[in-house]
Amino acid sequence: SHAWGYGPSDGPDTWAESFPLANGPRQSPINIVPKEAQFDPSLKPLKIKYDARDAKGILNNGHSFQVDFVDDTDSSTLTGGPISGTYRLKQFHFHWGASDDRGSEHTINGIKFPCELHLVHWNTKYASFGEAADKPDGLAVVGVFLKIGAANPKLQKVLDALDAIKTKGKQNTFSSFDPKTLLPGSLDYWTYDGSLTTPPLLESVTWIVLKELISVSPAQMVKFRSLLFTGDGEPVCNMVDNYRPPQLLKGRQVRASFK
Ligand SMILES: CN[C@H]1CN(c2cccc(OC)c2)S(=O)(=O)c2sc(S(N)(=O)=O)cc21
Ligand SMILES: [Zn+2]
Repeated sequence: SHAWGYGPSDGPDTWAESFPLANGPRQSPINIVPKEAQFDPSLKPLKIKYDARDAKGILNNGHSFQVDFVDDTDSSTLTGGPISGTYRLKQFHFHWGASDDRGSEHTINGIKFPCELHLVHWNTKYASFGEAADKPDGLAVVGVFLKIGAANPKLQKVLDALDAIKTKGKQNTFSSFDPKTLLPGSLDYWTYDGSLTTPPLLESVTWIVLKELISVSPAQMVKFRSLLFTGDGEPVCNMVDNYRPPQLLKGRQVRASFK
């Protein structure tokens, strides 16, 4: 398999060697310039319905950590917004920096945030996540920026679970958690056609990036940075700066759901 990461020898600038899509026409993330986003009155409000009982487990995958959901029924779904049909929640994960001045993948007017949450959904017009993953309308990811401020109590249950999954490959059960509690009050969003921000960089993602931020405290950011990219017995490498920088827009339009 293709070993990729975020270091000098396997990081984003090297990905095109094994994943030619890296230079494709609809790569993510991007820099969002709100003044250049076009308000689209035909965009519907986002409809997000999650069931806390679908939370299944939490995994250190060596690139980030993810909370996985049971996705064999329509109990946790995303509808409305720029998408048609029903997309099921599969997992959520984060990207973050070694310090509070960086870490997000999308940027706003060139501003980086310390962390970015991604909620990954797949289109149920396809039989499974694996079927959907490489289709142009296969995935929809909701992105939420985290900004340094007061401690966010809604994050605490996730952060408290990290001690048990410090190293690559470790996983644990993670139950009864409703990720809707992580979302900001407003679901105003920007949307554009993009890709996975990690290999295999598939151009299958409708991105939905929320305008309103959620808070995270410096101490909570230290918890994210306590994870390791490396597995048990390997030389220690802190899981930090696991973000891809913004990619070329290549003529794409970013639409806004709000004025
Ligand atoms: C390692 N990270 C990815 C893993 N996945 C994936 C997707 C499709 C195919 C596949 O292997 C064939 C794996 S994933 O769908 O869970 C996502 S979503 C995502 S992001 N940052 O754009 O939101 C990155 C990844
Ligand atoms: Zn992501």
